[in-house]
Amino acid sequence: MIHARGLARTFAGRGKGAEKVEVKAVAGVDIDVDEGEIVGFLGPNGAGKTTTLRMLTTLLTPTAGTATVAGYDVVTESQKVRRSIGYVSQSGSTSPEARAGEEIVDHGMLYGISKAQATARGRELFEQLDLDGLWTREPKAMSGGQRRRLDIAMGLVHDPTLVFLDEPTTGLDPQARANLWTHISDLRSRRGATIFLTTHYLDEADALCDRILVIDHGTIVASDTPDALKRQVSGDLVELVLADASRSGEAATVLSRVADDDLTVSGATVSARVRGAGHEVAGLIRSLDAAGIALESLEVRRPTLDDVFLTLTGRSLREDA
Ligand SMILES: Nc1ncnc2c1ncn2[C@@H]1O[C@H](COP(=O)(O)OP(=O)(O)OP(=O)(O)O)[C@@H](O)[C@H]1O
Repeated sequence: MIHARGLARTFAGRGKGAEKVEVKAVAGVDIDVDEGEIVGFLGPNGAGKTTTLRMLTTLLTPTAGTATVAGYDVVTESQKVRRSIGYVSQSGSTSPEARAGEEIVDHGMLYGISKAQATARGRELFEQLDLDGLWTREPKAMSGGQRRRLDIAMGLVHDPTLVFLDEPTTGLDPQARANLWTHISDLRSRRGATIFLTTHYLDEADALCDRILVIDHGTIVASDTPDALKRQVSGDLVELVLADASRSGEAATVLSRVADDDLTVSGATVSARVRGAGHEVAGLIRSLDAAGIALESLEVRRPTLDDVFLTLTGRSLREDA
């Protein structure tokens, strides 16, 4: 559905002394997305997510590289690409004063479908996206979650099989976000849609996506399933809290035998990253027992995508977001 090779975009910018500099927003990325996949494009602010999305949706011309989207070249066949995709931008595209239903119908007609078809399709989408009863409501009188779902209905009215969503849940409360995730998953299960979405929320990528591409400074630094990424990059975090803090040095020695990384001692707490900790824990407890070291508690935490990001880029995604 999406195939990009060496796709790049440079902007002319100004340096600190107002001299001309080139900003490499996207430094040559390769992207492949199969039909029916939900792929998350993850990265901190300024990493190049929106610029990549705008090139793939033909809104911005690449300065280098090539891309085909839904089988068409983004530069030489941009009209065909546009007809084949839905794009929901960060800011949305509904005007606050128009009535929601009219907007949807107008938008569908813009894509060349008849008024009757656009109305039928719009009504169906309103029902699927929990917008029942809001057909004549003005977007300015809707909640943030309802407006965002209306944006998505607009992007879907011409029945595209490939949908691009730019930060679909930014600014929504946790309940509205979880609700929108269900609707996005439904797009695939009910309509067989392929979905490419940008986000800086790790939980969102984890909950929704089959595969995650991580972009940093305009370059893709990882591409895999959320689980594989978590497995590859960091072990599980094993945290021991000792009954007697004076034994922490000895406990650290025992833990170090199975630890891969990040061995840390803080008061009565001794922790480390242990790959496949599930298999190591029983032996670890036996060793501690044999040494007469009593535990207050033992916790094993699976790595999060934030740990993955930290390992890949040396900084936390949350710090940037
Ligand atoms: N029109 C432009 N002119 C100059 N620089 C630009 C332009 N658009 C983007 N950039 C720069 O390119 C880089 C990538 O921006 P982009 O908006 O693609 O990042 P992003 O990952 O989508 O960030 P965010 O999460 O904040 O939306 C940034 O350094 C940005 O300042």
